[in-house]
Amino acid sequence: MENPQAPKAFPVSWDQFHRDCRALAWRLSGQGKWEAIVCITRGGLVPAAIVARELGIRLIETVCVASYHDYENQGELQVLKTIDRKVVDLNGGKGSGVLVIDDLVDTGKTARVVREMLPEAHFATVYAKPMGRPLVDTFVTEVSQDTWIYFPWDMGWQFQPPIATSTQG
Ligand SMILES: O=P(O)(O)OC[C@H]1O[C@H](OP(=O)(O)OP(=O)(O)O)[C@H](O)[C@@H]1O
Ligand SMILES: Nc1nc2[nH]cnc2c(=O)[nH]1
Ligand SMILES: [Mg+2]
Repeated sequence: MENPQAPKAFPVSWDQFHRDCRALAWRLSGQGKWEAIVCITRGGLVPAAIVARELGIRLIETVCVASYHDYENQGELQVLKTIDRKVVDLNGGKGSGVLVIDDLVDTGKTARVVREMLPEAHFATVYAKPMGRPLVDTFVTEVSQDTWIYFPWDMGWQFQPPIATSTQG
């Protein structure tokens, strides 16, 4: 590799993402029953929809967190919307019976902030990187810390030059 520091790309298609979300739902289905999902927007919206459908959960709440303001660079974490009291207060107010869903955990900063809000909730992501992995109860696929995951909603079709032209000369 030219630059060993360069992030590895892990592009995910819609089909693959749907399959991975279903795999997450299968893993979760063996671990109990949840009354509500709290999805961490925006990345958690699509996996939360798929898991909610598979597990028959209809009470869905959001917590709105933003920290990567330009791609691949984490800035200051902002909580734009907290969790509705009705969901926080379920089963004693600490998150018991609540499933928190995000697309991925990277450094773990986002997960840590949401865990403080609901310490007893079950935290699930589709993908996990090593730094954030200890903060997640259930995930599907681990990728290395120097990998950047490209989600289908961030990508579009593009012409690919033949391999032979890029290796010439
Ligand atoms: O473990 P961390 O280092 O905190 O990174 C993980 C978070 O980063 C991304 O969200 P982002 O803040 O980019 O916002 P988005 O979901 O709206 O894309 C991703 O969806 C996770 O929520
Ligand atoms: N799309 C995307 N967002 C992230 N936010 C933190 N890490 C990642 C990543 O690997 N991919
Ligand atoms: Mg996010």
